[in-house]
This record gives sequence, C-alpha cells and structure tokens, in this order.
Amino acid sequence: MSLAADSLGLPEARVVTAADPAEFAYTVFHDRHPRLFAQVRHALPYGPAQLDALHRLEEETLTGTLQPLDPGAELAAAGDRAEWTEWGAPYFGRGLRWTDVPFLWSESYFYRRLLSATGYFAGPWRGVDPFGPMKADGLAGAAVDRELAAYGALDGMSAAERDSAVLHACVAGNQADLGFQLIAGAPVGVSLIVDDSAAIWAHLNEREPGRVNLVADNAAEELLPDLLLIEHLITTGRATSATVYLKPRPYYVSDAMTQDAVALLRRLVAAPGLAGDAGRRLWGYCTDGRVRFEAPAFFCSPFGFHAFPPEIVAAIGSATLTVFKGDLNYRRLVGDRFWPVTTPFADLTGYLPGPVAALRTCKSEVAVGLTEAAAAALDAGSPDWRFAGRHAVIQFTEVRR
Ligand SMILES: O=P(O)(O)OC[C@H]1O[C@](O)(CO)[C@@H](O)[C@@H]1O
Repeated sequence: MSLAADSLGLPEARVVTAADPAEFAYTVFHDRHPRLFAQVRHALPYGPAQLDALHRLEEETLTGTLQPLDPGAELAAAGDRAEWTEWGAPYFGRGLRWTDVPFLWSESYFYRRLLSATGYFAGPWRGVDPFGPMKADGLAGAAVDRELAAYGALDGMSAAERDSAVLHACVAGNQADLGFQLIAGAPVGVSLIVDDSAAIWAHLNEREPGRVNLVADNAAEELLPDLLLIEHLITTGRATSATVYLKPRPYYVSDAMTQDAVALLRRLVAAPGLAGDAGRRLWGYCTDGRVRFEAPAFFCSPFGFHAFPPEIVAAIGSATLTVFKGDLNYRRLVGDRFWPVTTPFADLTGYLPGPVAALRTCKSEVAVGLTEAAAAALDAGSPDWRFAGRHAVIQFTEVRR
C-alpha cells in the first residue's frame, strides 16, 4: 500500500524495516518479541499444540522466511483469509525474511500470527486474549490507582489547569503502556518536545461543539486518562459526543478492545472521589449514546491510515477533532518512514479531511514537525530520544492540504 508522499509532493523517505541491527525496529523482533513470547507462555496454561505453534512462530520470525497463514478451520473461523492473501501477495513465497518487509506490515502480521498460534479463532482457546493477564494486571495495578488518586487534584485547579492536566495525562498514559514493561528499566517521566496543546484548546473553544473521535491505543493505564479526557470534553461542553475507536482483536500486546474499555469503566465507576464521579458520568454518556465504541477491522490491518476505509474518512471529516493516541497510531498516521525531522506534521496528515491531533510518546524511529536545531540538541543529549519513550509530542493541525 503506497503512502501519499508522491501525490503530496513530499520527499521520498525510506520505509522503516527491521533489517538493520543498528536500528530500533530490529530490536523489536530480536529482543522484545522473544520476551513477549516468554510472557505469553507463562501467562496462560497453553497446551503442547499452542506452545509448539508459538515456538515455531518465534523461530520463523528470527531465522526463517515469511510464511502465509495456515489454511484450515482456524483460518476459516478468523474470516480474514482473503484479506491476508491479498495483503501478503507482495511478500509470501518469495523467500523474504520477516525483517525484509515494511516494519508496519510485519509487526501487524506478527500479532495476527500470534493469535493463530494460541488458537484464538477456533477451538477451546477461542476468544482467549493472550495478553489478557497482562492487561488485567495493568488494570488492577498501582499505576491505575495513582491515576485515579491524582485525578482528585483537579478539584483545586482553575479551568485552564484542568484542561491542561487531562490532556497531558493522556500523554503520560501512553508512556505507561505494557509493551514498555518488556524492556528493562522502563522510562520515567516524559519530556514534551512539541506541545500544541494551547492550539488544541483554542480550536475546541472556538468551534461549535461537535463530535470528537479518539483513536485509542493501550488499555488500562492509557485508556483511563483517554476516557477521562472524553468525559471532560463532553462535560465542559467542548464536545457533544465522542466516538472511541478500539481494536477488534488483541493487538500490539496491550491495545484496548471493547472488553478492556468495559473492564476499565467498571473500575472507574467504583472509584472513590472525583474519578468515580467522572466515571459515572461517562457511563451515562455511553448509555445515552453520546459516547460510542467502534472497533473496525481496519485497525488490525497492516496499513497506514492513508488506506482508511471511506466510512472512517467520513467520520474524521465530520468531527471537530480526531485524536490519535500513541506510537503505532502515529506511525500509521504520518507514514512509517524516515522522514526528515523538519517535515511539517500538517503536510503528512493533510490527506485526512478534518482537524487532527496526535498525543504520542516517542517509541520508534519516526519523528516529524521538529526544527533542525531541536533535533540536533536531542541527538546530542539523548541519542535514543526517538524510541526510548522519554520524549513525547502533542501535535495538532487543522490545516487541510
Ligand atoms: O503502544 P504504542 O504507543 O502504540 O507503542 C507501540 C510501539 O511499540 C512497538 O510495538 C515496539 O516498541 C513499536 O513498534 C510500536 O510503534
């Protein structure tokens, strides 16, 4: 699937792959995924069939060549045989390693294959989320407790301070994602290298309130502030309604599905204090239809958002704002390429027909919308700033090309 770079007159930029041991994406397959396999094997009492399939998948991704989905009942039940046959046509049967193909494609296909290996689509393990135990730990864990308690501090704040707090909490929530727990020494604190939050609030305050879309990322620690942001926008009259886009299947370890949103809402309504009050309002917004959850299949496809189906493009066009959360959504939004860092965010998102904001902790090589000087200072002071999760951006544009 080609990106819109050519048609927009943008510079050609190299597509990210996981082929080069000197680049971050390589470590995802060679360092992070082996830990993920170990975590999945220990989290659930899979039998020999699943354990063997997981082992074979791990070997294939490390030393083998890219194989198509296994035909059979499991694939039939998954219902995506035609799609993956088409999506894999440029790569399957050509002796390519996993690391030879675009990273966005291979990482997405990796999660699809992992689901098959665990029997997610058919048989007794059908519907069992291989990442469920990790998500449950996150939801029951201290980070969510801290977020719920911290929400109480909004009480003493001015309206502008509250706006700022709820938006910035969404960035901190992205830093806390479970994927990051797979690397030793998880990052602490986040440094904003672009902060367009004032422009976001000015936009929301000036526009007639309408629907806001939120393209969610991780469950638990991240989805909590995301849903509290939605609640805040509706309660303060900046939005009349919201659509929250979730994943239809387990994906990228901790990405939120409807069941994760429900589990979080149940925890939120039971919380004491202000957070519980907000949770109960939010529950009401769900039941009266102001907040809707959607989980389109596209969100587990291996493509950037240039390939959005028409109904999602239309939903972005009719919204006052669409918020994209997290690193993967950022890669899919701007294109998973080594863009020059000075490439304007607005140029790369101009293919979408509505105002767009990205709230993203930097966890991969892609970085845009910076000045040369800022990037040089980051390169000098923190050489791993692009992917270590200590830096973040809040980027916004209402400019359409
Ligand atoms: O949860 P987030 O913020 O989308 O982060 C996901 C990121 O984690 C990785 O899967 C592995 O680091 C990246 O490739 C990906 O972009």
